[in-house]
Amino acid sequence: MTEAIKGIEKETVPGEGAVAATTVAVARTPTEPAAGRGAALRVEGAGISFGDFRAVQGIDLDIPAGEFLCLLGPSGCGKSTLLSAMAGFIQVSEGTLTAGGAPVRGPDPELGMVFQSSEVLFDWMTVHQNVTFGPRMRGVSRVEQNRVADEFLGLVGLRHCADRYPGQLSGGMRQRVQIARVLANEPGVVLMDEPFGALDAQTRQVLQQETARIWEASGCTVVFVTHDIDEAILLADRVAVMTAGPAASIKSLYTVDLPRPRDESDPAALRLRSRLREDIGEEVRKAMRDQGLDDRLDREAKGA
Ligand SMILES: Nc1ncnc2c1ncn2[C@@H]1O[C@H](COP(=O)(O)OP(=O)(O)OP(=O)(O)O)[C@@H](O)[C@H]1O
Repeated sequence: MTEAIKGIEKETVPGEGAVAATTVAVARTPTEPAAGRGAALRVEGAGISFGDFRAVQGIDLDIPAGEFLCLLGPSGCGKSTLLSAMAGFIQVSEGTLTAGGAPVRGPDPELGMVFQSSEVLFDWMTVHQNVTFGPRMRGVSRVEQNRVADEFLGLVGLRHCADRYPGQLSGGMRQRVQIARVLANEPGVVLMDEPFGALDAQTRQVLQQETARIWEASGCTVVFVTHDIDEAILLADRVAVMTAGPAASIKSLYTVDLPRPRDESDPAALRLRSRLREDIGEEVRKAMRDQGLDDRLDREAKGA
């Protein structure tokens, strides 16, 4: 079923735990990666449990090669859990998860992960050594390592820092090194877990623009977890909104059909932002109700 809402198209899939898919119009066809490097990700009926606790369940996501998908949802709903499963760090307890048609069974250089903290960089290695770590482990020649460092440090604008150590860089520069280190493995899929969450607003804005440019240049598939609705609108081909946990699932899927680079003041972007706020707000309120927090906050507001 498709419901057209001036610039935004909402598609409702009936059935248990009905999933809503909403569409706003797109600039680049997500299935046409710039460099043809991306691998498709397919999640079907996936559930992930920790002991008796079911974090997510019934997750269905078909992410075409080269797509940029943002994952939004209330805090603690299971975004990082789902991303970790995509990275092969944890296994799905039910359903299937494939990358490039093959089941994800564990960590793989094809599946690159960028974490919120740049503490994952090797402090005792130079930027060049950090970025070429993966290729070095694969035994590629020194000439090839230098080519890789040159290409990916160039992509993140840090060629001039090749001989510095992470401790000598700003937080934003370290995040760029982390991104270059992941890209140096030439992964088909890049998974980003709130990569700019710890950065100041200006640095964050610069890195968002760089991420969009790097994604277009590399052609890889990106799954990007964020709390920031504007960040999602700026970057995504599609935005998936998760329900509140436990047993969280995909509530809605929005296809962002706005020209790149994105203009936040575009009326369609503003409409999408208010739809996303409404959608996520509903889940946050649900989570607060489940935790009994809304009553407590009401009482506190009334001075009880
Ligand atoms: N290793 C684990 N063992 C037990 N429970 C876990 C584990 N990892 C995550 N959880 C639980 O799974 C749920 C989802 O956590 P997750 O970190 O994926 O949420 P999130 O949406 O990424 O949260 P946030 O937005 O706050 O970062 C939470 O209830 C969390 O406590």
